Amino acid sequence: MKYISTRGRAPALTFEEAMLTGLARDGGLYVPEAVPQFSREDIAALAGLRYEEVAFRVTRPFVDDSFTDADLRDAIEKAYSGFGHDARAPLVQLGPNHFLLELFHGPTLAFKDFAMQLIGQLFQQAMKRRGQRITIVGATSGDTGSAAIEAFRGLNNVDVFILFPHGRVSEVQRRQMTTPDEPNVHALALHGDFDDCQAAVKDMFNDFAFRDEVGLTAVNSINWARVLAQVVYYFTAATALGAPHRSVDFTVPTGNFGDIFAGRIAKAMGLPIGKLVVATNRNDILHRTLVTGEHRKEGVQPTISPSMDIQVSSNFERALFDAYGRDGSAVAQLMDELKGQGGFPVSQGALQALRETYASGRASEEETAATIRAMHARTGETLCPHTAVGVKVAEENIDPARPMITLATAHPAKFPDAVEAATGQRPGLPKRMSALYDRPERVTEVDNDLGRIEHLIRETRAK
Ligand SMILES: Cc1ncc(COP(=O)(O)O)c(C=O)c1O
Ligand SMILES: N[C@@H](CCOP(=O)(O)O)C(=O)O
Repeated sequence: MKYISTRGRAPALTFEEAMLTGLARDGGLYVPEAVPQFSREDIAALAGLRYEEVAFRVTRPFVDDSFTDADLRDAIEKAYSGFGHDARAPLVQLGPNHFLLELFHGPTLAFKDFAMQLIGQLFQQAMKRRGQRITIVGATSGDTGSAAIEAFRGLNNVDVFILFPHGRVSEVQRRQMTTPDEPNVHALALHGDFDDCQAAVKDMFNDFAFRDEVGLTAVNSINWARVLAQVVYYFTAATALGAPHRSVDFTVPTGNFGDIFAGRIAKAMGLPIGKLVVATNRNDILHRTLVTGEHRKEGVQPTISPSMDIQVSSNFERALFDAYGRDGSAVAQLMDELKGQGGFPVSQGALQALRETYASGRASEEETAATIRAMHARTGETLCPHTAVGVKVAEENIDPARPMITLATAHPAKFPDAVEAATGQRPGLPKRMSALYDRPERVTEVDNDLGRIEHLIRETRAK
């Protein structure tokens, strides 16, 4: 299995190389050269298996001989052993044809743990073999950062720097990043929005001298291994509801497009998915693109679903690569236009291809709050605001012929203010996290200045 760049001008890599490389050296994102195919029998055989076994069977063909079967199994077992639910990703019924896929039972209470816990294990194996030391620099709107810190804290061959937008994450999210006391963890509060944080990370990758000097590595969904780990729960959910004998739809609260792109990969592997519905908050660039054909960023607006306050949606590049017939130079040109002119028109052919795979919708702030309130009253389920965006959009897209599965991407207790404002009840953190509010915080404020951030990283990381 080889991985190629969406911009067509970087060397093809193995799974392990792509995982350790992160952003391709031409600025693109790695994708598999060809997606492995599962037959109906392969898919039927997954029904009822443990999550870990499904994870092994789904990821195995992508991982090639970078990891032995035994090493991959070991990584998967360790990755999910700390989850607070035996099913790992349980399904809960919301209505006659509507299900929630709860992805918040991992250590940091968001779906990011599914991938981050696994890549944490795979990185450790690969670094041990190679005797390498690395510097992880990640951008977060709240959840990736805490999941990355949890997966890599305390390791002596890794420094973790997480850039988050100052004042734009919830208090729980901030404390999850600023209270770990391991010396290899560094929380950086950037004066800017998430797009600025992510642009800074990509600019660091494109500064080859810096990148090579510090051994820069990505744990955002820039990293293909992150996306791959998220493919697994599409299979567990769909087979639990009758796949491959019937198809299912998914609605995905979307920001950086990694989670929904994992669904697209599951579909390309043969999983019978009807619609993949992109659900956005008022930062609705992806919904606007699918409706109008114009991909144009506006300023990031703060919302009660802050993890989705994103306009430059990194993985949309992977979707464009497919929609433009895997033409790397066309994608490189579009990305230049996005950076230089703030957007671009999607060609008619590409738009049609995107619409064949993705539907979309948006939820305003009021609609998000109303959905939290209504679901709480109607079903007793407490939704986090991101999940509520998904549920609102899913309800507009339910086809009576197929079950709709909405991804519940975070635990409501990560966003207690928004949930309390909507329901009158304040969701509590699990007991194991009760000290979060008492521990001292450690954070460095930084301006949105690449040179200064690189200088800080150079000076702070262990040599
Ligand atoms: C809670 C939550 N929901 C949804 C999303 C959107 O996921 P993606 O960026 O993969 O589209 C994020 C962040 O990415 C998130 O943290
Ligand atoms: N919502 C994310 C943004 C980064 O997404 P990623 O999947 O590319 O890591 C977050 O919570 O940080």
